[in-house]
Amino acid sequence: MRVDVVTIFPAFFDVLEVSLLGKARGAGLLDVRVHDLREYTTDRHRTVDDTPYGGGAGMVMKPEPWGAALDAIVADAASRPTFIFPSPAGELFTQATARELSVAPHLVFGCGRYEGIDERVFAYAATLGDVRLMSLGDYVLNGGEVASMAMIEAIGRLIPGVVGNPESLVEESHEDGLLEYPSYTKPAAWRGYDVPDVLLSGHHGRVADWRRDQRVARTRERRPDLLPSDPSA
Ligand SMILES: Oc1ccccc1-c1ccno1
Repeated sequence: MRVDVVTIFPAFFDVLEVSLLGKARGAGLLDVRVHDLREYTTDRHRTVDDTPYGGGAGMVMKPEPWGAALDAIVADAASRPTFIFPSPAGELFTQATARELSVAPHLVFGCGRYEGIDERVFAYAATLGDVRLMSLGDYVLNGGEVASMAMIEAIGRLIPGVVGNPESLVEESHEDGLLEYPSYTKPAAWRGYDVPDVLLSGHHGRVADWRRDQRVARTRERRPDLLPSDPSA
């Protein structure tokens, strides 16, 4: 998978050189290219924003640099990309979205700042590929970089070969609509807290049943919205 990121803070994505995704890049599973939007400006001040038509507070990101950046990206693209613009006004990004996008050959993340990107950029991008405005949840960030990083990780880790043991992707929170079960490791007793006996029993069937029960109980307690409204469903 090729991933392009357009941002005014390219250094923010240096962290993608390390950890799991850094190894994935080294293994050729993930080709991440970060672009500084200011490299696509033409004035001496490298201006990327201006005042909003119709008035209002804040600044809007100018369309020209974005147009030039998207053109440069698609110019050497092997396939039509999917453009992802993090936005509080976007569709909700979920594990299902991550799985859907993990098979895309080319993703382009456009990181907005200020009051957002001129709306015409999304219309232009739609002539170059699919466009998805994506929200991580109902809260406000200062820009799209944090959201893009989270989505790149959520998507990247699902690419075959990125996570060493694919089994570790099973029974994770949200993979099948339930939260994951609690985990324990040595020592069996720690500061008066003991590991549940069933996990020390060596009885795999009982452990599986206990873990399933824990997942349902946790989901019911913390995220009842994830459970089917009709229990008979
Ligand atoms: O609040 C934002 C500002 C810019 C880009 C994205 C966001 C956002 C908020 C929640 N998910 O994404």
